[in-house]
Amino acid sequence: MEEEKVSPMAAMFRSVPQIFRGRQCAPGPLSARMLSKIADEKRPLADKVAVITGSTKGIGFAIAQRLAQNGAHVVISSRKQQNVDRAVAMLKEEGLSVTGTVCHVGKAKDRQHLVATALEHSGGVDFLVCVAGVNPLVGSTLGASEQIWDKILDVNVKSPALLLSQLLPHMEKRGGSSVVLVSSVVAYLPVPKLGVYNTSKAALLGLCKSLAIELAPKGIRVNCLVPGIIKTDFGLGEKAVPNLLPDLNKIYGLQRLGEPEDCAGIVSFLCSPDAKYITGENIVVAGFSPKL
Ligand SMILES: NC(=O)C1=CN([C@@H]2O[C@H](COP(=O)(O)OP(=O)(O)OC[C@H]3O[C@@H](n4cnc5c(N)ncnc54)[C@H](OP(=O)(O)O)[C@@H]3O)[C@@H](O)[C@H]2O)C=CC1
Ligand SMILES: O=C1Nc2ccccc2C1=O
Repeated sequence: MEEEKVSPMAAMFRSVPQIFRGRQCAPGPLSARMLSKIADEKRPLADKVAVITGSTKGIGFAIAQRLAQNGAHVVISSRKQQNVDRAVAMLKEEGLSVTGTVCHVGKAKDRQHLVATALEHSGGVDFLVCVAGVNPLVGSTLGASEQIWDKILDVNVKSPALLLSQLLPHMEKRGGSSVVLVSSVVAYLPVPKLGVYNTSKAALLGLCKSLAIELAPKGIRVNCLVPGIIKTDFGLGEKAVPNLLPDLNKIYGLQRLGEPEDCAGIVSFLCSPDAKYITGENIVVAGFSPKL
C-alpha cells in the first residue's frame, strides 16, 4: 500500500485534539494564530509572573503549582531555605517555571529581597498572592500580650500591604495585574480562643475592599480567598479550629474537609483575564457558606 503523504501543517492539525478542531469555521488546517490562541486558552497565565508568600507547602504550594501549570512563572517563598529548596525542586521536576527565595513576610529586609529577586529573575511582577499567616496563640483575646498582637497583625495583616506597596510601581507598569489575599472563615465565624487570629483575618476582608478601591484606577484588582478547614499542617495542627469547634462542614456542608488544591483554581481564575471585571470580592472556599 502507498504511504500517505501528509504536509507538516496537516500533521500539526491531526495532532490537535478533536475538541479543538471543532472550533474551526471551515475545514482545513489551523493557522499558527489559532494554534497559539488555543495554547493561550489552555495556559491563561502564560508570560505572567506571580509572587506568592508562604508557598513552600499547604495552600500556598498548591496555588503556586496551579499558577505555574497555567503558564505563569512563579516566585515561591517562605521562612526556611530548606523548605524553599524542596518546593522549588518539586515544581521543577514537573517542568514548571519557578524561582524560590527565603522571605519571612514580617521582616522588611526579607520583603525587599523578595521583590528584588522577583524583578531580577523575571523582569516584572503581574500577580501577588499573600498566603503566609500565623497563629501563635490559643487563649483569651484580652489576655494576649502586646507581643502576640504585634506578631499576628504584622504577619497576617500588615505584611501584605507593605509588600504590595513595594511591588506596586512594578505591577502598575504591566497592566492586568491582580492581588489575592488569604483570610479565613473565622473572619465570619469567630472561633473561641482564637480572638486575635480571628480579628486579623477579619481585617483582611476590610483590607481587600480598601485596596480594591484604591488600586482600581491603576487597573490593579484585589480579591481575597476565604478558606474553611483545609487539610494542611496548619489547618489540622493543635492550634487549629477543628479541635475547638463542632465540625461545621459536617452540619452544613459538603461532608469533607478541604484539600489545598481546592483553593488553587479560584486563585488562578482571579488572576486570569476571565476575572478582569472582578475586584474587591471576598470568596469563601469552605464546603459551606458562613455568610447570610
Ligand atoms: N489550613 C486551613 O484550614 C486554613 C488556612 N488559612 C490560611 O491559609 C494560609 C496558609 O495556611 P496553610 O497552607 O494551612 O499552612 P501550612 O502550615 O501548610 O503552610 C504555611 C506556609 O507558610 C510559610 N510561612 C509560615 N510563616 C511564614 C512567615 N512568617 N513568612 C513567610 N512564610 C511563612 C511556611 O513555610 P516556612 O515554615 O518555611 O516559613 C509554609 O510554606 C494562612 O494564612 C492561614 O491563616 C485560612 C483558613 C483555613
Ligand atoms: O488556621 C485555621 N485553621 C482553620 C480551621 C478551620 C477554619 C478556619 C481555620 C483557620 O483559619
